[in-house]
Amino acid sequence: MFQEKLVLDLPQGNVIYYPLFFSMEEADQYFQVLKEKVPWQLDQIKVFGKTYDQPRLTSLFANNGKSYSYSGITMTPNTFSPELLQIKRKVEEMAGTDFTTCLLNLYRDGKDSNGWHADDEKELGKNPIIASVSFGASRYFHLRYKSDKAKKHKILLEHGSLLLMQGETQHFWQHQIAKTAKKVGERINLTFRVIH
Ligand SMILES: O=C(O)CCC(=O)C(=O)O
Ligand SMILES: [Fe+2]
Repeated sequence: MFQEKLVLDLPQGNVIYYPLFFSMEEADQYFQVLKEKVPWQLDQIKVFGKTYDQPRLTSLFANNGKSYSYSGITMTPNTFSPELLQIKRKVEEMAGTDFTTCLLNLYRDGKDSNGWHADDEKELGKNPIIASVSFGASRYFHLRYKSDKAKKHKILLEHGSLLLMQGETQHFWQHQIAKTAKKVGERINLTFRVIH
């Protein structure tokens, strides 16, 4: 069904990209239904005591009721919808892991972004596997080595693709979706995680 996978050659990182993990038709449909049905929210983040709108919309789903906290935000989960369960099952087959939780991001345009971070919250455990699905506009996913920020990689995350990050990746690498001045449409990203 899907094309050849691409294994990124990162020291102390394990990142694999599967373009067209979903067919174009499936990806088109999922984009539409998620855009319409997900309860997208705009969270406030606090930076040095000042409050800002987060530069994207988010939503959380989980099958164990556990909330997820990052950047001073605590999100309470919705229960999985049928289409999210379908996506989850297909991703789980490839990842070889049962996920509890899905964090969704909606990047409305090129001004929306996700700053440098690692997904290293305590509740994700030591070497978390994170499965990231993209629908809609393509955006670059940047990676940089924490202790030598000149070591960088970028990969274009395309409509219907899957990106797996696993092993020690979150200890040694940070990632971001940068703002872009290019005219880009909406993008939906789903990151499946295990929250302990
Ligand atoms: O939008 C993406 O591809 C990345 C999302 C991400 O890094 C996150 O939600 O932790
Ligand atoms: Fe992340």
